[in-house]
Parts: sequence; C-alpha cells; structure tokens
Amino acid sequence: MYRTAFLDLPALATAGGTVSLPGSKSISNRVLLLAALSQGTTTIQDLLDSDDTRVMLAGLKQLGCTITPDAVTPGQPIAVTGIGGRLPAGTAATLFLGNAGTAMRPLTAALAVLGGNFEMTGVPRMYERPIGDLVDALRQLGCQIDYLKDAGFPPLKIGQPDFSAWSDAPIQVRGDVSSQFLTALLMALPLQAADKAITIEVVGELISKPYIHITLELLARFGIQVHNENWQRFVIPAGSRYQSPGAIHVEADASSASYFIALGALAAATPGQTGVRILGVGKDSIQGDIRFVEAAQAMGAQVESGPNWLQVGRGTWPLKAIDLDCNHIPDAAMTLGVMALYADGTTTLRNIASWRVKETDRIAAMACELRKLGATVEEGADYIRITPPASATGWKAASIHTYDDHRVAMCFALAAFNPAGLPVRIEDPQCVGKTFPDFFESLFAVCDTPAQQIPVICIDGPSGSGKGTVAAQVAERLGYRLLDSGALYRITGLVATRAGMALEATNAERIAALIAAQQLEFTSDQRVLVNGEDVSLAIRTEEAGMNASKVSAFPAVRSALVGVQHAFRALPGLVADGRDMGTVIFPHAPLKVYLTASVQCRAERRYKQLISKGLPANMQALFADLEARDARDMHRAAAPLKPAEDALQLDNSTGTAEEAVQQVMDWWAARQPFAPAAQG
Ligand SMILES: Nc1ncnc2c1ncn2[C@@H]1O[C@H](COP(=O)(O)OP(=O)(O)O)[C@@H](O)[C@H]1O
Ligand SMILES: Nc1ccn([C@@H]2O[C@H](COP(=O)(O)OP(=O)(O)O)[C@@H](O)[C@H]2O)c(=O)n1
Repeated sequence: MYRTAFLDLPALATAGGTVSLPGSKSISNRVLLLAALSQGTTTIQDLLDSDDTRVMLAGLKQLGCTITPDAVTPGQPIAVTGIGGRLPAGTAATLFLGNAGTAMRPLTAALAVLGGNFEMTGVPRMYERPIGDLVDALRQLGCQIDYLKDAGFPPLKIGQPDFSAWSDAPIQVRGDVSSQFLTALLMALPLQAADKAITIEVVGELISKPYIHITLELLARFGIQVHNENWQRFVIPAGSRYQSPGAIHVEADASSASYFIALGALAAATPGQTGVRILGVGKDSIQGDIRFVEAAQAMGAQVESGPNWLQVGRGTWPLKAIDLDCNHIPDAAMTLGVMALYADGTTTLRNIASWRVKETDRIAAMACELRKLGATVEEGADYIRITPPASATGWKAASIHTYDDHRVAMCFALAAFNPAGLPVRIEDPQCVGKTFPDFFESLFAVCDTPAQQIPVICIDGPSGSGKGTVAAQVAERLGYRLLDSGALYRITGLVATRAGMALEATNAERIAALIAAQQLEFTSDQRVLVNGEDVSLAIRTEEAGMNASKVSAFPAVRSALVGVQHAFRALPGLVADGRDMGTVIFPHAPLKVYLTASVQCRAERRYKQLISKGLPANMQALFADLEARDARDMHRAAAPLKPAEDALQLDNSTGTAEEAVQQVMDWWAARQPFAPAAQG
C-alpha cells in the first residue's frame, strides 16, 4: 500500500495481463460461519485475510471448530470442520470480535439459538454500534441475551434459550437499520428448523437487498433453501439442516472489479496481450455490483466471462455515452463517471441520491474532480451529467482530492489514460486501504507505458555526499522505486573477489561475465540478495567500496550492468542514485541532481555511518580512501563522475539531510504540471 501524501501516476498507455482481486469481506465471514455451523469439512478458497475475518476465525476456534492451517495463507485454501449444528452442553467462551459487524451480528444470533454461556465483546467502537433490533427479534424465540453495558449495544451475555413459549408466529425484525440483522437471523434460524418451518417477517422497508441476496445464495450452497416472499417474508422450510458443500470459493469483491473492467474497456491492449483478465469474480457472481459489467458493455466494453473470471478488452472506441439509472450499482457506478471522460458525448448517471450520504458527498466530489480534469459537469440532487473535454488539448493535469473515499481514489486513477499524455496526481492514496490496500500495485502490474514516460530522478555525486540517504527519502515520499547503482558495483567487486579474480583490467571481461550470470534481487526493505544470499552488510565495508570503485572503471563491467539498471525504471517512477545516472544511464531524466559536500564533511559522515553499522572505521584512512575514490571515479575513461550538463547542483556540506531532501522535492514539484497548493 502506498502511504505517501500523494501518488503521481504518469500517463499510462496500454493494459493487459491478469489481476487477482481480494476476496469479498461480506462473503468471507458468511462462508466461515456457515462452514462452522455445518456438518463436515469445508475447504475455502481465497478467503479474505483482514482484521474482520481474523476475529471470526479466532471465535470459531473457541467454539470447537478445527481450522487448518491456523490462519489464512496466500494461495492456500483453509479448511473448517464444523460443529454439525450443535455445541457440546455447557460450552462457555468470551469472544472478542474487534470491530467486525459481520462477525458480531451473525455469531450473536447463532450462539443465542445454540445456547451456552458466552460473552460477546469487541473494541470500544463496537459498543456504539446498535444490535438492539436483532436482540429483540431473538428474544421473541426465547433466546437469553443480556446487555453487559448499554441497552441496545454490545457487549452481550448469552445464556441457554428456552423455546417452550415460542409459538409458530413469524419472527419479526426491522429491515431499515441494517440488513445484517436479517442476515444474522437467516443464518441462525435454520438451526431450529429441523422439525418446523420458521418465518421471518421484515418490518419496514428492507434496505440493501443485494446483501440479503448474497446471504440467500450462500445458504443455498450450504443446503438451506429459503423461500423469499417479495423481500418481506422469508420462510426457512421444515427439515432444514446445514450441510457442507465440501469446497467453496470466496468471490472477489465485485465493486473492486469495476476499476479493472473499466481499464480493459478504455485502455489499448498491451502488445501480445488480449486485454485484462480479472480473477476471482465472474458474471454469475452473487454480488449486486457485478451488473456493472452490463453498464460497461453498454459503453463499449468487450467482456467474456467464465467461472470466476472476466476477460475485458476494448470494443467500441471511443466509448459510447450512456444515460443510465444506476440505483442497482451505486458504488460501482462511480467508475462510469470516469469512463464518461472517454465517451463520444454526454453521459448521465441517474438515481444516485445515495451518493450524497456515502463516505463523502460523492456527487459533489465527482463533479469537482471531473471538472479539474477538463470535463463539463452538471450535478443535480440525484444525478450527474458529464461531458468530456472536446479534444486532447482540453484535458488538464489535475491533483485529485480523494475525500478519504477509497472509491474516488481508485476510479480517478483511470484518468491517467488521457489522450493528452498528462500525469494524474492522487492525493492521500492510502485511503484505498478500506477495501483494496494493494489497488495501485495491482493497477501498475497490468498497465504499461513507454519507458520515457516513467519519471526518473537522478541523484549523482561523489562518495559520502549523501546521495543514498537523500535518494531513499525522496523515493519514499513519492512512492517511487529506488536504484542504488553503487550496490551493483559493490556486488560485482564482492563476487569477483570471492571467485579469486584479481580486480585488474585483464580480468574485466571475465568479471563482466561473472556478474551477468548472478541472480540479483533487491527487496522492498532495501536488502540485496545474490543467488538468494543476503549480502547487504558484506557490500557496505570500506573495502567493498574500494573494490567497487576498481571494477566500475572497466567498460565491460559497466555495459554488463546497463540492462539491470534500466529494468528499475518501472511504474510509478524511479529515483536513481550513483555516479552516471544522469550522464549515461538515464540521459533524458526529467530531473538530475548533482550532490556534493567537502571531503572533510563526507569523511566524517562516512565514519559515523560505518561505526553505527558496527563496521570498523578509521578517520585518516577514510579521508585518504575518499580522495583516492574521487580521483578514480572522476578520471576514469568510462562514464567518469561529473555533473550532467542539465544537472542542478546541491552542496550538502552544511545543511541537514532533511533540507537536501526538501530541496530535491521542491525542484521536482516545480517541474510538475499540478497546482502548487497540492505539492507535498
Ligand atoms: N546533510 C546530509 N545529507 C545526507 N546525508 C547526511 C547528511 N548529514 C549527514 N548525513 C549522513 O551521511 C552518511 C553518508 O550518506 P550516504 O547517503 O551513504 O552517502 P552516499 O550515498 O553519497 O555515499 C549517512 O549516514 C547520512 O545519514
Ligand atoms: N553509478 C555508479 C555507482 C557507483 N559507482 C562506483 O561504485 C562505487 C561504490 O558506489 P556507492 O554509491 O555504493 O559508494 P558510496 O558513494 O556509498 O561510497 C563508487 O565509488 C563508484 O566507483 C559507479 O561507478 N557508478
């Protein structure tokens, strides 16, 4: 997940490849509970790993379910052996359910019906989330539930139910506060329907019907066929009994799929690829938002589907403008708002009054941000009408404010395909964490753009000037990748020495062949692996620096390392630290900085740095080494150390590292097309 203040997306050109979406939270926790109540073992594929599923798993273990493996492991199924519809007499437990409504509500209902001695607890925020309507409904049956703090809210105490006074009258539950209460009853009451049918009656208008649809579909897979009488009465037939389906797959979140469906529809296919393949959800999905596919098709998307996959490519281009009632897909419809930027006319999205009361006023937010990009937007109480810029020159580079709304951030990323080739800034990108923490990583993995579009900031300079420190911090602030090119020469020196090769010109070709044959890996936490061995510390000694300086003078070695360095230039951007980043490796980089500091100052810094790493250091020797290294780096024939003609020079002798970082950030900001107010 990007935790930067903003994330700049370079202009993107094509899309293609496969994206796996995270599992749906609503489905994950329902499946877990249903598996736990069933007879038999259920093998669950693609369960979401999140706070809410973790507390559910922990609770189920306390109830005696066997869970293997112990926790969600990426790519591996998890097996849940259920309790077969009953708990051993006298089962007692205190269940901590965090802030997971999808665990608290259904588990309360199930345990109240099964009976035992339970305390249902959670985080303080959970104690502010209402549960009174569910408790009232359960008490109609004879369930024993007491409030341990405030009436109507968790924590709760659950005892042994007494069903003797319960007639066959329908159980009534309110449907207009949270559909989770009805879901909880629908999942718990089959436990009492062995001998007689049970009817649940909704009082008031039922909200969020698509979620009840999910519950009914999943119940059916676990052997319970509920009769839905016009969303007002639900009848659980007599003889109902939970039975594991054996294996079940958790669908990916269909709303998250909308961004990639749109991507396939509006991006040209990456050569060699046939559009975007989305794994985890198919057209037969039980989630309401899957109907986004129809809307995308109406705009021109070419969509194929199979069990749990979608394949989306460009069909009609430009997209067709549409006029659509979006009441059935309120969340995913925001994505249509950005697709409208690529349409051949004015698109109207209607019946979206609920947008006004979501994470933010989404109609106002979409209108404001779409206008920043150059669209003409009309907004009404319950509609939005979007006319795209008339031509490529009408597009503007915008810094998109995201209103702490994950969906605003995700759908506006698609604006990076604009025909004007402008970058798009997404402010506060970490707001996507609510449903899709790795959204931008997933997006970059299936998007492509010519290398010259991907920004590179070069930071060159002599040893100890602070390049590595400044480059790492600039990369962190921008969410860019980092190339520590010196590490490549240090590794070369190390492997050559270990292979017993003298670091002399006569061996240059052999050394070059040797480094080209190594498997190099740079981890996200800045460790360096050679053929799987962590050499991060071994290459940091002064001796390794000297050896690096020697091998780096060999043209054959330098050529052998060019491809590796170019490969670092990847979305969303790169900060490259070295000697020849701006002069040789990335000569067209949009920002080149030449960082210097006096030899005295650099020797002192290096001394402190080595000591802090527990490596030996001697001030006098360091001073001499630095001078020798400077001389060799500056006077060698191949790619000598010198400022690029268009480099900005920064003397870093007196200021702090933070000041140097800020200077580079300011220079970078000045080269961006975004309004200055939004710079971070
Ligand atoms: N103003 C400064 N700018 C950059 N680094 C500094 C500064 N002041 C002290 N340092 C320290 O200097 C040391 C050497 O910096 P480093 O980034 O390794 O240099 P280089 O990569 O140019 O060899 C680091 O330990 C860093 O924390
Ligand atoms: N792009 C680069 C980076 C490093 N080098 C060489 O590799 C050596 C080690 O690089 P480094 O960046 O790790 O060294 P320090 O600046 O940290 O001392 C330098 O002294 C240079 O001789 C190079 O020639 N070209």
